[in-house]
Amino acid sequence: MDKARKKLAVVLFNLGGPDGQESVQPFLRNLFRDPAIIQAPGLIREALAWFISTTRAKEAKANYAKMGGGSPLLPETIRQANMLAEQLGTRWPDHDVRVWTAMRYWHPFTEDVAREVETWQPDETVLLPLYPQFSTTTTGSSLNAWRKAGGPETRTVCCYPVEPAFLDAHAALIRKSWEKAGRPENIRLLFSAHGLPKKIIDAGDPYQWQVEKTVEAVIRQLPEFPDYQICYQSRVGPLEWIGPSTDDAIRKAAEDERSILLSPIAFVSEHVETLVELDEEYAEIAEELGIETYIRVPALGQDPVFIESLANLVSDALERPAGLKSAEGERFCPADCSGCPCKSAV
Ligand SMILES: C=CC1=C(C)c2cc3[nH]c(cc4nc(cc5[nH]c(cc1n2)c(C)c5CCC(=O)O)C(CCC(=O)O)=C4C)c(C)c3C=C
Ligand SMILES: [Fe+2]
Ligand SMILES: [Fe+2]
Repeated sequence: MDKARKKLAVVLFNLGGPDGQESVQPFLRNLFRDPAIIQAPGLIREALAWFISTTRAKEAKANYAKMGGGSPLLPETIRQANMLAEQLGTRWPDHDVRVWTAMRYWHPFTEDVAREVETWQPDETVLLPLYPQFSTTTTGSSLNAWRKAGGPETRTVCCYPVEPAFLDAHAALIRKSWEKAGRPENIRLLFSAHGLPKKIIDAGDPYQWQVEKTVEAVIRQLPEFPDYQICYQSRVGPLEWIGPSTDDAIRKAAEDERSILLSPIAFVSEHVETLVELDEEYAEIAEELGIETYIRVPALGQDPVFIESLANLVSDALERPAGLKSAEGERFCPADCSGCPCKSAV
């Protein structure tokens, strides 16, 4: 191999999902034993994780069965990784580029990928979460797992709630979905994001604030939709979650006699929360309430403009002064994202 060529490793972080019915319960257990998800002392958390994963497994298995038994998240993320590798190969022709996928709660586990990347001995390792908005429960948790496993890290993208190509991709997909449905009138545009327990936000997690920043910036490109609302889906457990919930927002739209155009603004791929929760459960609620039109905008997936935005983030990270893990005043990180790792840049 040409010695002058630099090795560039890019690591995409995501949540992961079970690859079959038998892995649903252990996947859920991994999720609930994460201290970033349940803030309880070790043994209590372990017991809760076992209890919640066991009781939740039946319903979760039925949901994954609707998608062929397991989650499509990994194959979809691998397709995104391949497209990104191709783009980066063109942008950085003097680098050997490899893009890895590191999942938090199922294979390929973050800890295993950390060892693989370390063995490859990259000159640069860019950590890139597939969560545009930073949360301690998602990106924060993945970064902790990576660092604990001793994974290499030279540059880290904390978040990109207002990266221009990311915003363009969302706006174009929303407009395209509406046009494809025959431009129905009387639309309320719902931006549905995965929710979080309120106490996590109260403790300084910037996720909700960053979701709002994304929506403000996307809606600026969509003057044809003056009626819009942010709402939060996928509530789990007895705690109070941030709201309004997506199902309440759908009820309100029915009361106000509006049709719905729903964009999954915090997800970048299709999985159980979009294909089952949005396309089946919420579509059914909308139908029962007599909502005339319910259109679900696809997740960004393999949208070329979204892949371009990921490539922009990697290029931007590489062009920062060397040694900076995550830039102070990062270009795509809004200025006051307390709790986000850009605040403790080295
Ligand atoms: C923005 C992304 C996400 C946040 C924030 C998040 C927080 C969070 N999630 C749970 C519990 C569950 N999440 C589950 C699935 C799931 N969650 C995300 C993303 C975020 N989660 C994704 C992409 C997926 C899909 C994975 C897949 O299988 O394809 C699940 C499993 C499904 C189910 O049983 O409903 C659980 C459980 C909590 C508790 C939480 C914050 C505290
Ligand atoms: Fe989740
Ligand atoms: Fe930040």
